[in-house]
Amino acid sequence: VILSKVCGTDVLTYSRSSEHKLFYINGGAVDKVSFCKSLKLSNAVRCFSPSNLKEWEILYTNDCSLGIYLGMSLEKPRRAGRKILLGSETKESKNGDAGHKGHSTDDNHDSVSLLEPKIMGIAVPGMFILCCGLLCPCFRSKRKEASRAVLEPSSMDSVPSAELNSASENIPYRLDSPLRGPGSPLRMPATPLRVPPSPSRFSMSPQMKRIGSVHLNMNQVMKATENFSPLLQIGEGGFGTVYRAQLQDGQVVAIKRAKKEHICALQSEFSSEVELLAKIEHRNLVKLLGYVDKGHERILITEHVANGTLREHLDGQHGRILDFNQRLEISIDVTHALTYLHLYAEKQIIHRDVKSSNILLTETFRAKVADFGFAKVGPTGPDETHIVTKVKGTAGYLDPEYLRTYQLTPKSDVYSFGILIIEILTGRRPVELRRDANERVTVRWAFKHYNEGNVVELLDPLINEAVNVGILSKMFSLAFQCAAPTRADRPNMKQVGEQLWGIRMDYLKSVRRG
Ligand SMILES: Nc1ncnc2c1ncn2[C@@H]1O[C@H](COP(=O)(O)OP(=O)(O)OP(=O)(O)O)[C@@H](O)[C@H]1O
Repeated sequence: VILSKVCGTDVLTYSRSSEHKLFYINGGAVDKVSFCKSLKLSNAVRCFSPSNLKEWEILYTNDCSLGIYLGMSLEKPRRAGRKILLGSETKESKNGDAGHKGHSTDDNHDSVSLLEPKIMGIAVPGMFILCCGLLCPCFRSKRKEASRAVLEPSSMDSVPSAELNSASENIPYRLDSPLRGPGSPLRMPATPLRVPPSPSRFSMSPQMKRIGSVHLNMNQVMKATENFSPLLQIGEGGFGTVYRAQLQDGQVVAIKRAKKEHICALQSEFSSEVELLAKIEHRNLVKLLGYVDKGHERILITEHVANGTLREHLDGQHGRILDFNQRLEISIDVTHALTYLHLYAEKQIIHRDVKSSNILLTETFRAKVADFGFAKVGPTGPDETHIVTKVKGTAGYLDPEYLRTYQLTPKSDVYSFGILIIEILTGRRPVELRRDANERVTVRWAFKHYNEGNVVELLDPLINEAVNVGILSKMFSLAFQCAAPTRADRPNMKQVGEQLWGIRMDYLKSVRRG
């Protein structure tokens, strides 16, 4: 094996045969220690690509005793905890990154104004965020709201890079209620085979003309939800309360009603969800059927997905535990949904909140990605690689590069997806504060075991079947590629899907072999 790569200012070359291992920097032979030092210093992870990752990985971990992941952004122990930051309504400014072309977007009116941009740049780390999370009644009272983070890019020009780095070192992780115990891709034309919405079955309200197949006015919504009866309530999220409702023709739908107190703050989340959902149609995405936007009411009517969230299933809340095959199929469904959003939708859409509680399952365990409140249209110009926008998402799933640079690309969803695969395989939330310190950040814990060759120990103990080690290793390897600290090192969603199909083939063969 000969590996050679330009990394930073050096050309690093490594040659391995059955007898010898040789190390070179810029053509000169060096000893292993110097080579490994250089590999680490040159931030070599940035040099990897999925095609050569495996070989470099062997070198990196076996010969240099470094961890691809641990050697990078997770090296310093982070203070885990519930850290939430809400943005102000200040417009975003252009990012001064000359190396990349991007455009700045306006996310104003997205969220409750708590912090001035300048203060934010200085106070991003730790305590202040923590205090906001604890003191602000909106956050204290609603578990779901505390999960999401928003950071502004508007202060970037005035913030020294060291502070930005320290912000990125303090990725605000969220601990969900610990129910488990301790614990630029080619743009493709829009799909020509869009299924037209079925004919309207309800009286049209003036606000409803443009969208969906279900048209209800407020009175009809009240009737369908029995005046928003708590008995019909099926969930509560950052946006509002979700009800299960049966319409006059028998169709069962989910009705999501924005919380009154947050209507202004959530207006853009509502509009974003309506505008984006209206344009998409895919079997692995929750379909928007209609909406009401009148007076103080913001209501979304979506298809009802009957079998709860993926997170609930991982927590064992639905009785039967998901087997490995179901977990693999769910992962593949999510890649299909995200590939569609990134590559095949009319405009490129970045979801920004890919996580297990936003994956809904059907009765046959097919997955549908829900919750487009944070979704954003991707770069539109042919030369644009990213957009510059507030950081939004859920702690633990947030792309560290986006967090640090405010540059959003579809690769941020890829990062979240990597974290999601680890969650699906291990059953653990991205952050589990009740565990021992070395197990709290799940990706870090998993990578350590993976490096040591202990993948079987990573498998969710609730899975009651033997899974082929090679297949598990491939799944974890893919997850770590997706969750690489730098977006250039992550595959795109289509490639991820292709890799998962390959893994599925291997899995099916291994099952047949017994
Ligand atoms: N279309 C749907 N069909 C069935 N249940 C749903 C549907 N949409 C939401 N739910 C249920 O309602 C809950 C709340 O959903 P919602 O999207 O508002 O919040 P969330 O994604 O859980 O949290 P957050 O908005 O803070 O990220 C979900 O966890 C799920 O149990």
